[in-house]
Amino acid sequence: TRQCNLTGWWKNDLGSKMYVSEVDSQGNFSGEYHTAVSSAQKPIEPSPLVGSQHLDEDGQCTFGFTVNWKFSDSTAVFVGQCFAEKGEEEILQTSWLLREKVDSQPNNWKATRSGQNIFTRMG
Ligand SMILES: O=C(CCCC[C@@H]1SC[C@@H]2NC(=O)N[C@@H]21)Nc1ccc([N+](=O)[O-])cc1
Repeated sequence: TRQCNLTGWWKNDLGSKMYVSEVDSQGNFSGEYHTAVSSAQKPIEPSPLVGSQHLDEDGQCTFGFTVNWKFSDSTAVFVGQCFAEKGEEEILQTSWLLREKVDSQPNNWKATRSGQNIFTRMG
């Protein structure tokens, strides 16, 4: 297996795109997330992401990142693993939690959605 570096452009099964900037020596990175879907009342805008990945010697790196939506009072966190078998395209297998702001604690029960996304490299 090859070392999986997250730097670059990725697209997921929903058509969302994300750019991950360089990953520093501690495995930290930042970038931007262009979601293709939203249940917010405002138009979609690119939103910042920050995260960190393991830089394991075996290359199958686990990572996490947070997206702070600029157009919605909500936050998403993604966790996942990069699979990069020799000769095959890299994919990111992720699970996410999406938390919207609710106006009262009794509504807390309905504030978090979860799901999965698969990302592949663009271009
Ligand atoms: O709509 C939003 C902000 C955009 C979320 C995009 C999600 S992140 C997980 C999944 N993977 C993607 O690529 N895109 C989707 N926030 C929001 C707005 C309203 C409510 N709500 O419950 O009303 C909940 C969340």
